[in-house]
Amino acid sequence: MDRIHITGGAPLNGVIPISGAKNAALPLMIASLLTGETLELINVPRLADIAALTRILGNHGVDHMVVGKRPGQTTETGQTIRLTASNVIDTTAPYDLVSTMRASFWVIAPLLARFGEAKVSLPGGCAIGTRPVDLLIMALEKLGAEIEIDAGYVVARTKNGLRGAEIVFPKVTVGGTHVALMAAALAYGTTVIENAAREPEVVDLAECLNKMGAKIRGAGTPHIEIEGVARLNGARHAVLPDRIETGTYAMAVAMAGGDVVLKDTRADLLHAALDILSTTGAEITPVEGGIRVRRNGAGIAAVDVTTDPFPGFPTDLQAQFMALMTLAKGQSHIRETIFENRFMHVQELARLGAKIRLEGDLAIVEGVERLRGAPVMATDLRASVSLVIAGLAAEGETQINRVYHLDRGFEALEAKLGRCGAQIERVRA
Ligand SMILES: CC(=O)N[C@H]1[C@@H](OP(=O)(O)OP(=O)(O)OC[C@H]2O[C@@H](n3ccc(=O)[nH]c3=O)[C@H](O)[C@@H]2O)O[C@H](CO)[C@@H](O)[C@@H]1O
Ligand SMILES: C=C(OP(=O)(O)O)C(=O)O
Repeated sequence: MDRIHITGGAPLNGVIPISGAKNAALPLMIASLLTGETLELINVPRLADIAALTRILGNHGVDHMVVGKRPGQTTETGQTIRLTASNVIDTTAPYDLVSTMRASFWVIAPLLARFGEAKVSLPGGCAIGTRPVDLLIMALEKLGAEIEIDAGYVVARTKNGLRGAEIVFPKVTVGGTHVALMAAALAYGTTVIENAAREPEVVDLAECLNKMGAKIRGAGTPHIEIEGVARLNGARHAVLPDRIETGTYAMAVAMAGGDVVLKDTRADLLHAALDILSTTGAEITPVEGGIRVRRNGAGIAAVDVTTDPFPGFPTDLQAQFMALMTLAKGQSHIRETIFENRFMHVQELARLGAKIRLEGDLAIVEGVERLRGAPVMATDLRASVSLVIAGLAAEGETQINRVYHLDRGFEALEAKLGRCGAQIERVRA
């Protein structure tokens, strides 16, 4: 298995291009199942999760084409893909394909809405908690689906099509909102979603669906209304910038020091995280087409953080922020409210010399003077990248194992950091 070697201590200086968001690209690709016409997606990141979903869609019979590179386009500027689901041959998403990635379960919504049936394996994804799908199933049942669980598969059917309904989510769920949006877009009548997720990726999906002919209002607020239509058409849509990648590199600069422009991204996608970063002492300035992040020799202030659904501080940046706090002056309290088991990075950060104590959903981080490089490994995507950030600031060499987690969500990580002065290389097994 590949490893990443980092020799820490070098500040980061330069420009990092931000890719299209993995968590937007995945539901957008799935939305291609809603129409027989072509959906063209621009700025799709080259990631293992995207490749995995491409295989799943291919298994259903979706035709996938990568549009030729434009002059000057590098491997970090995303790809344009065309997806055409004019000949869906199979409405089953098998275990082997679905078990690696949470989002793949969401194919259940367009398959059910367009073909009246779907059989989808219960999902996998990052090992960060139990991650049930009860609320996704509840939403589909409200829309009139008959659902049973059989041998690890969710089997969904509708005899006379889906019907608009009121869906009230008892807790905010991104996947639940995506599923409800896609299913309701083709349901008969009006659907109202209450307590909808407000994440930018939900807004991106709704905008794309509207380009495809859907009638969705209110995405980005807790109250979304969808007037179902009989059919949807093709469209062209650019995936929004990855706010988690943006925040991750911002935290890397805040920790390792330096001066970096994160380009092709937007500060409004992650205000909560950028505000907190400023409080730690990083200098954050919006610039045209991106964000400039600077930190000079001054120390890192300890700041408390609680993860929350958007617009709050994202759980997908919690591990990276914890890495930063390991070098802060004083004590920081980090509370994880979204997933019950998202502290797998704590014991790995400890290998580098971090002092962190866990009390239920609270991590108490005592800042230390310095971290020292060590071999580490992580069990999920964001935890892995928190170790990269810590490795960049640690003295000596850090070896990160199980790199496939990073490849799920960070496009050209070594190249992007390497060009800013980081000493980072991939050692192929
Ligand atoms: C591919 C993708 O976009 N993944 C993101 C998505 O995951 P995902 O869509 O899986 O996360 P949800 O927003 O659905 O989960 C939020 C909370 O609701 C719970 N829940 C969810 C569904 C359900 O049926 N029942 C239930 O209890 C979950 O266990 C969790 O505690 O949003 C998370 C929260 O921002 C992010 O960390 C993930 O990176
Ligand atoms: C948790 C994540 O992904 P998934 O929902 O696919 O496990 C993530 O992107 O941080």
